[in-house]
Amino acid sequence: MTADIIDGKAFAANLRAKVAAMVPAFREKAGRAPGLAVVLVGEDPASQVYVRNKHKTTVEAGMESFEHRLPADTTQDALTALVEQLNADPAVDGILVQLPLPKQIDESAVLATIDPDKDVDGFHVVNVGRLSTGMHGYVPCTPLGCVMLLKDRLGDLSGKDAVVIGRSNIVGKPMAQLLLAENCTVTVAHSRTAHLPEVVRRADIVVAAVGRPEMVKADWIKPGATVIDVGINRVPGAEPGKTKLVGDVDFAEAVEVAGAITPVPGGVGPMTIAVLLRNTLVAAHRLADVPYDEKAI
Ligand SMILES: Nc1nc2c(c(=O)[nH]1)N[C@@H](CN(C=O)c1ccc(C(=O)N[C@@H](CCC(=O)O)C(=O)O)cc1)CN2
Ligand SMILES: [Mg+2]
Repeated sequence: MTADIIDGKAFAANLRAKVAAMVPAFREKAGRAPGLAVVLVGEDPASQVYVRNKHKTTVEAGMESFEHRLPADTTQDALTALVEQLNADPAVDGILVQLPLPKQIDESAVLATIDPDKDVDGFHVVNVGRLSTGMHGYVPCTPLGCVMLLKDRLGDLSGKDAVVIGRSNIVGKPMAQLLLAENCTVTVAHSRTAHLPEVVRRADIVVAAVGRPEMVKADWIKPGATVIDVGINRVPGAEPGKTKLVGDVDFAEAVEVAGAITPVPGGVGPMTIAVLLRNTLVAAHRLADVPYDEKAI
């Protein structure tokens, strides 16, 4: 058996096109474009690439992009002051502080400063609470993207056995909440889970978000299961001095057992920014009091 490859790159392109198609009607009604502010502190190379891509895709979708780049030695107070300024700016619907932050900054304190109604990353505790109690809020982009891919592949997820490997606030925990909301039976596994391969082998849906290169092996996977690989690990490549990206799943092995699988790159990764644009569009509608059909995207 060889798995179907879930093409997240194509799905994300389609999602961005749908967002872009809805922007003109919003502009017409609100008299302005949706606006996304992205804050980058420091010079982490991967973060610079992600922030550049966010700016490019935001503009391509017809939205306003406000990019703020701060030096690596920025103080907590300076960053908080910028977030407060963005909270008060009526042109800004979505605020995103790129993670990770330099070590002198208390990440949770900064995230707590973002207005929950502009928190398009869904990391504010108010949005975490809204998600876990089934209220409308903002859902973290990567897990929401994973659920979109799963529903596209499987349709109704009700009754499926899902195992999420990883318990981070950004992916593992919100992923588990979203799968619960879809009526899956959810197990959250992590680095201390006993008999991990056996636990994973029960799953119809495996979401790997543990940050360990190619950890999930073929014999961990139930034949025909749907495998969503959230890992983005840079490892030494075949040629000396070169690197390559791999996921948390050993793709070459798992593809022979799974029913469907996301590749790395080109699977979950591109969904993150596409969902960010979707969340920004939703935030703009809510803040400008323009009705939004939640089923639209
Ligand atoms: N405030 C936030 N910080 C971070 C988030 C986030 O959602 N909000 N997620 C990640 C980084 N990220 C976006 O910020 C992100 C990661 C990966 C990709 C992506 O398209 N990956 C590609 C491969 C890219 C490469 O070659 O390096 C893929 O998987 O195909 C987009 C966005 C952490 N920080
Ligand atoms: Mg973990």
